[in-house]
Amino acid sequence: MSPDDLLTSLVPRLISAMNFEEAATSVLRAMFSCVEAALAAGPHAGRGRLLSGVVHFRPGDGYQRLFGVQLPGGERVEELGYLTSANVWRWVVEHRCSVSIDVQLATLRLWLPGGPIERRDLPAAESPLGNETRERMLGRATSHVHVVPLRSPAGGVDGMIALEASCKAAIGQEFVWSACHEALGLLAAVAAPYLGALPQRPVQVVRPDEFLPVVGPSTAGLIEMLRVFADQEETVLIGGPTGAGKSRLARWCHQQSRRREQRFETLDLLSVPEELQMAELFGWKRGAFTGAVKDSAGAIVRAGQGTLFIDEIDKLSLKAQAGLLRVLEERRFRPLGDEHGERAADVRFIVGTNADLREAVRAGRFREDLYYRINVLPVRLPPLAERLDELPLWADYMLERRHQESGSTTPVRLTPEAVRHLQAWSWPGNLRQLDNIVRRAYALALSSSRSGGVGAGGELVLDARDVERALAYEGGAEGSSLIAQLWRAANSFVQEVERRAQSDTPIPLELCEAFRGMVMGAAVQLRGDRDEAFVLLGQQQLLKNRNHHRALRRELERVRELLRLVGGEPDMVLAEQLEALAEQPPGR
Ligand SMILES: Nc1ncnc2c1ncn2[C@@H]1O[C@H](COP(=O)(O)OP(=O)(O)OP(=O)(O)O)[C@@H](O)[C@H]1O
Repeated sequence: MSPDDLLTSLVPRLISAMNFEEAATSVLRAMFSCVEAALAAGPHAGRGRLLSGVVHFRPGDGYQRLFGVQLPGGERVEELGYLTSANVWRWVVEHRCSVSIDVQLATLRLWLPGGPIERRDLPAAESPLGNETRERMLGRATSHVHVVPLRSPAGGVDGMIALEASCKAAIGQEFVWSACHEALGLLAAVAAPYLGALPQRPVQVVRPDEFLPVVGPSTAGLIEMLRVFADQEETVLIGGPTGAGKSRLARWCHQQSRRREQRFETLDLLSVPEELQMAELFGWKRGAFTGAVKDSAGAIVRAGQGTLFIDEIDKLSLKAQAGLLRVLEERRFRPLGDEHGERAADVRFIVGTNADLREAVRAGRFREDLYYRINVLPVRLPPLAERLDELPLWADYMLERRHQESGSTTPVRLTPEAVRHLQAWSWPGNLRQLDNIVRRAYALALSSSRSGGVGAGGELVLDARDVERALAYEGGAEGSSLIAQLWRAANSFVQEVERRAQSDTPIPLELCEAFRGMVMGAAVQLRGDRDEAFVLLGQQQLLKNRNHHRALRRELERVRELLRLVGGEPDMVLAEQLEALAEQPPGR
């Protein structure tokens, strides 16, 4: 089939594709036909064959889809043992062109618009394949790889399609790519918008286990992909906000990998001062620095042949970045103060961050070469607010776990209303915050004097009120709706009223109006001018009558009264601010 015929038959398939996988299969099949035609007509006819094709879709900073087809047979590859072309990403992104690799010689050809450029004798840092990658490719007889970019509508690169072929006779030659690279580029260009727009095929959900107790519909695809990544030797980069579960996911990856019998070690850079990072990573010899009274193994040695999870990788100092880069490239390191003790590192790395590493590279805080070395298999764990479908499962799991910790064997549950309350929250602290809230609601339910806490058969039931009270303790919940924040403030107030009523120091209802005074005070502070604050709050009438300063004073008096009743140390600051506001001359 000519390239034109291939395109003509590909387009209707792309149009009718229901999901990413269908579109990916169609474009890969078209590409296979294209390469096979070039192979049949070329000098390597009968000596070379195509092995596989993989579509990598990784817009921004994380993989979103991945799909492979293996030949012969053309079935979906369940165990993608050959994800290795991910290393070529850097070349494709930087040069925005197709790239061919001679695996045996580790040389590379860039198909630039002005004509191809050969790159030979590349230093290790620039090699398109890591050593392990190359070994594994050779292990499955891959001699040549061709990678085509998937361009985004904005002109960037959203992904790539990698084709692997085997032809020993062509080692050191350009194989068949010169005959078909243009047609392959055209097929990729036509397919790219479909691949970017189509949803993922519903995935066979990974079964939850003790390391990953919840896998809901919104993360099933990500987890499925991570299961594939887990079994690679390449570095996995787990991005995502704090408390989303990155460390736990790293442990799960380790459990899925062939290193599962070995150790899993964590190095959290947030808790290591910059000057000690090298020592913590590589270990030290006695006398290497002041205070090094005996030899000590670093995290790499402790992890042995297992997995080392480095959390908050963005906090790594530039000096330690250079050391880590060397370990990743050469698999060798030297403990501090040990001039002759170079050691081999056989550890698998997983790194975590909640920072934008590309931004850190741009700002010069993170080495670009290290970024590409650790960005081979990136995934982004979404915040809890983006996977609320999972929230009920997580809440049940966390509640059950808390209940078991207390040694109870009776049933425990959240009412549907309580779950709805949890789902209405914004969860800036993600799973960590959910765990805290569930624990707090559990404690409140237990200590509650209401008879509703423990139901028939000794069942402990957490209802909406327990959840509400637990949530009310969360101060400054940035991101949650205004109404939710006001509601929590009201809850805190009522709880305080309740507490004081018991100790015979009640708060009368009028003092609720102190809130009005606080709003006015805040507005005056924001605008820096009393008149403007009144306009802002729609009180022009008071302003016209020139008695707004009296109104403000009256409101502030209520706040002061409340402060006198409940005030503590921090409230003194507020008291002083109010004093200053009240003394502000009218009209200013
Ligand atoms: N797989 C899990 N099983 C049980 N609890 C979990 C799991 N994942 C997350 N959690 C809960 O969320 C909390 C935070 O998880 P984790 O430490 O993995 O998040 P993180 O994204 O690494 O956070 P940070 O970026 O702050 O280090 C845990 O302490 C636990 O309460």
